[in-house]
Amino acid sequence: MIIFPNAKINLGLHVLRKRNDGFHDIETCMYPIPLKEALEIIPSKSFSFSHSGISIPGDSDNNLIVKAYQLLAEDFPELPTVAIHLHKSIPIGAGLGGGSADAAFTLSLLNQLFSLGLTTKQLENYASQLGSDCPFFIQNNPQMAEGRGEKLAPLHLDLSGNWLCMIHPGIHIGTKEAYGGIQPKLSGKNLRTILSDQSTWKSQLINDFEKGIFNSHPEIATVKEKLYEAGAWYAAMSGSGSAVFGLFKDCPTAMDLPENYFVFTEKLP
Ligand SMILES: C[C@](O)(CO)[C@H](O)COP(=O)(O)OP(=O)(O)OC[C@H]1O[C@@H](n2ccc(N)nc2=O)[C@H](O)[C@@H]1O
Ligand SMILES: Nc1ncnc2c1ncn2[C@@H]1O[C@H](COP(=O)(O)OP(=O)(O)OP(=O)(O)O)[C@@H](O)[C@H]1O
Repeated sequence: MIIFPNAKINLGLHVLRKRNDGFHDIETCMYPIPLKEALEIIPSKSFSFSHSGISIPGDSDNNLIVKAYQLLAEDFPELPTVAIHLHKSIPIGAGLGGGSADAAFTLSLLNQLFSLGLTTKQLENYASQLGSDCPFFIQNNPQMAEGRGEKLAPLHLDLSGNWLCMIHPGIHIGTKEAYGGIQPKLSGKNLRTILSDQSTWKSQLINDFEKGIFNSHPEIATVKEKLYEAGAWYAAMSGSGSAVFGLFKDCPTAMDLPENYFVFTEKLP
């Protein structure tokens, strides 16, 4: 069976405090976007994992998809062996959660294919062992995320009909390094309150990673400026970067960008 793991964007991201376990408590809204890759899982005589498309750094044994399979195999010894293929299309080190989506979709598909009977809550618990962003992709609808990102709460936020323009300037930013460069601070205004009034987003909806990352990589700040110049009513960096997105009422006009930049433009469903 083939499924299509999608990316996410963060709408506001407050890094509140550093914890004793090395992670940070955050507050963010995660919103699914229709930038997708393809993941196929079929029963097979032996386990295999292959991938094509954008190249993935690191060993296949460390791929979150393989880890997701192994995590379930530990608790379900009778889990059949499978052949898995990923066609990677979501930029890596971009703050778009592609690897996390792959892991969560693998858990959900194995649960479905082999009737493991896992509930949404149980799948989210497995996902949280694979990464802080992973649980979000089990339900994969707009949600508030707290704790290290795994504590989820529903959020009524509908951006359908808006145009999304997502630009990745090709700079790989590691999540761990991005958190290492941030000075946590308690946020002033409640994120839910800000999100409830879109006319305040441009002045108040802030991603705490932007300041430091824009300082070290001014070209990422330039992308955000270009999105506003092109008519975005809101633009921001996603997660720990380096992807930047803009939201538009109408289809945005072409922007003057370096040729190697990855651009994804689509009307939100
Ligand atoms: C920036 C975001 O994408 C916002 O949604 C996420 O917080 C990142 O989540 P993620 O990629 O799933 O991150 P993980 O794989 O869990 O953690 C990678 C590393 O990032 C740091 N990390 C991650 C999440 C968090 N709340 N605090 C952290 O300090 C830790 O050093 C951790 O070792
Ligand atoms: N299926 C996968 N797709 C992409 N990267 C993966 C995958 N499995 C493991 N990884 C590892 O995760 C690293 C990318 O994670 P990183 O946090 O830097 O970027 P990201 O694209 O913002 O993803 P996320 O938001 O999911 O953390 C890669 O260097 C790669 O080694």
